[in-house]
Order: sequence, then structure tokens, then C-alpha cells
Amino acid sequence: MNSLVRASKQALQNAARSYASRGAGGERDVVPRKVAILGAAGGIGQPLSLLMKMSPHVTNLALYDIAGTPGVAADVSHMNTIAKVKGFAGEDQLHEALEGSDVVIIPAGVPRKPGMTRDDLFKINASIVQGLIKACGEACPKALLNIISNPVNSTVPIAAETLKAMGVYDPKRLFGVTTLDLVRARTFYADAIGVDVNSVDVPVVGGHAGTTILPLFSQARHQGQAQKELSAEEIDALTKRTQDGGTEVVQAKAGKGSATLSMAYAGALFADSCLRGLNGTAQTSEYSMVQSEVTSCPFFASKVRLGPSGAEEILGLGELNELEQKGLDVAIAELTASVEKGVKFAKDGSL
Ligand SMILES: NC(=O)c1ccc[n+]([C@@H]2O[C@H](COP(=O)([O-])OP(=O)(O)OC[C@H]3O[C@@H](n4cnc5c(N)ncnc54)[C@H](O)[C@@H]3O)[C@@H](O)[C@H]2O)c1
Ligand SMILES: O=C(O)C[C@H](O)C(=O)O
Repeated sequence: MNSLVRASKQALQNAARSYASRGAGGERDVVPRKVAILGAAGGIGQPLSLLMKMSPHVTNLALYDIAGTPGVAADVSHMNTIAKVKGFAGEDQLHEALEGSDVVIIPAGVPRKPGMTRDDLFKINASIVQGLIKACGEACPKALLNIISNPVNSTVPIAAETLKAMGVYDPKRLFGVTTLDLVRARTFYADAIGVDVNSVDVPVVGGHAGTTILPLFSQARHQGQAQKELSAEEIDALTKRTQDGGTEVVQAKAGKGSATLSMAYAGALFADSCLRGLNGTAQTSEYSMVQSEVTSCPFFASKVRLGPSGAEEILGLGELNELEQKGLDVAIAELTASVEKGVKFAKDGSL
């Protein structure tokens, strides 16, 4: 059972207990942790706020957006879970929202419409992310930054360069959130072979756009008896579906945005792991796009061990089969170009 499912069950049990005792209260041994969500009134931001309010690891939840957060905060704050919630709206309140944060989650920015690539969002989202990261560098330079805003392949290097220019960059504390790719790969793979999805592990490495998303099905693991062996064609189809998962949702939403609910779930899983790492919980790891020497690309998503100082160890890729090796070469070339684009924007503002 993953930690968020466990946390949700725990939160529901706590809720039932608290209702039964009419708020009599109970002693809890919780490390005080503040989480800020930037873009909290958006499609991802709202369900993510709900899920972080359910996390047993969050004691203080700051919900920031350019508008709309007082309502989201008032709503979420009525949930009888431990986090104290406060809404912040508009740039004047951004620093206050960020101060003291242990983890900052950033789903601010515009989503895709059908026919667009994630890179088409660069022109708008690059500046949004840069502005928010500057504020993080000033108000909470030690926080773990979880970047969701697309194109992640460029917004993460933008964040790194921005923090470097401010003299506060710590590569261990900057993460591009690629968890949704793993969530999708696990779901699709479990369905395809007919096993319990909770028993499935599929590594997904590289970046977060098209062919930079590289699921390693040769390393997939599961428990229980699979109902089916997959052919090379079926693995190929699963790979493509994982790479196009975001587009599948964009098309289905037909102009009303991209993945929000599954992303909120994935973002909450990742942030929850960051908090457990900060709290020193042993064996906490996630896949994430970080500054990396695993390949020639300076930012790359692979398995990362999380601890009190953030990304404490970046693990290698393991053995790849021939097709995956070819996929890796393609991914590195495209990802490197997106990283360079982000670095250039951060240095000279060129779009
Ligand atoms: N990493 C991933 O796997 C993943 C998955 C899904 C979506 N995304 C990306 O997440 C982003 C948000 O998607 P969404 O569906 O929630 O969009 P949305 O439009 O519903 O919400 C975005 C929110 O950001 C806010 N915002 C805009 N500028 C801001 C600023 N300067 N400061 C604070 N908030 C600001 C908006 O007011 C809005 O509430 C998009 O870029 C999307 O592509 C990434
Ligand atoms: O596809 C998108 O534009 C949103 C997100 O990156 C996703 O993978 O769902």
C-alpha cells in the first residue's frame, strides 16, 4: 500500500475518531512541517490542496494563487485533519505564503489545449515559474521545490539557473515532478498483464514530454501470477501510451485543460515522500527530474533517494535492453535541447 493511500485511510480514521469524540483531541507525535502550493486555485492546485490537507505530515498549509485562494483555503480548512490552512492571493502576499516552508509545490501556469505540445507553453510558463522561483529563493531558500508547471524539461533548468544567479541554488532541493509518468506506467502495465496494480513497479526515466518519457518495462516487477506475457508489440504500445498519456487526457478534455486529478494524486505522492525524507524516514525514494550525472544530460529523471537534505542519492538506470537504449539516446538528445532552452531563457530572457 503506498503512503498516500495509507495516509488517506489514516485521515479518514482520524476524522471518524474526532467526530466520535467531538474534538476531544488526542496526543500526536508530528514533526511541524509547512507546505506551500503555488497555483493552488487551479485545476491541479485545488485537488492537490485537498490531498495535502489529508497528509499526516503537513501541519501548516499555505495556498497561494493570483486570485481565488481565500475560497479554496476556507473550504479545505474545514476538513478535520491536522494541517492549519491559510490562503494567500496576489503577489503582495507571496513572501508571507512562502516563509518557513519545508516543501513548495508549483503547479502554476497554463495547461495545454488539443494540438499543443508542452513546449508551446514555454512562452507563458517560463516567466511565471521564474518569478515564483525568485520569490522562493528570497523567502524559503532551504525548501524542497517540486516543479509541476510545464514544460518541466525546461522549467526545472530555469529554476536552477534563477537560484544560481541568486547564490542560493542547492541541486539536492530542486525536483521536476515526473511521478504522473510512473503512475500511468504502473496502471497501464498492471491492466495489461492482469495483476494487482499495488504490486507493480515500472521505472520511468528521462524527462516529462513525449519521447523523453522512457518507461523501462524490461525492469518492470510485480507480485502474483501474471495472466498474460506481453509481446514486443504490446510493450511498444504500452511505451507509446505512457509517453502520450498527457495527450490522451488533453484530447479527452477537448479544450478544457490537461490532467488535473491524476496529477494532483501524483503530486501529493511526491510531496509526501519529500516530507518523509525530510523527517528521516528510511528507504524513501521516488523518480524525479534532478540535476544529474547519470547521463550526458545535466537534468535527468531517475530514481532518487530522499532524506533530510533532499535528494541524497541519485541512482543509475540499471540494465537497458536494445530498444530502451535506442529510446534513451533519443530522449537524451531531446531533453538536452529543452534544458538548453531553459538555461538560455534564464540567462538572457530569450523565448
Ligand atoms: N508535471 C506534470 O506531470 C504535469 C501534469 C499535469 C499538468 N501539468 C502542468 O501544470 C500546470 C497547471 O495546470 P492546471 O491544469 O492546474 O492549470 P490551471 O489553469 O487550471 O491552473 C493554473 C493556476 O495557476 C495560477 N497561476 C498563473 N500564474 C500564476 C502566478 N504567477 N502565481 C501563482 N499562480 C499562478 C492560475 O491562476 C491558475 O489558478 C500546467 O503548466 C500544466 O501543463 C504538469
Ligand atoms: O500533458 C500535459 O500537458 C499535462 C501533463 O504534462 C501530463 O502529462 O498530463
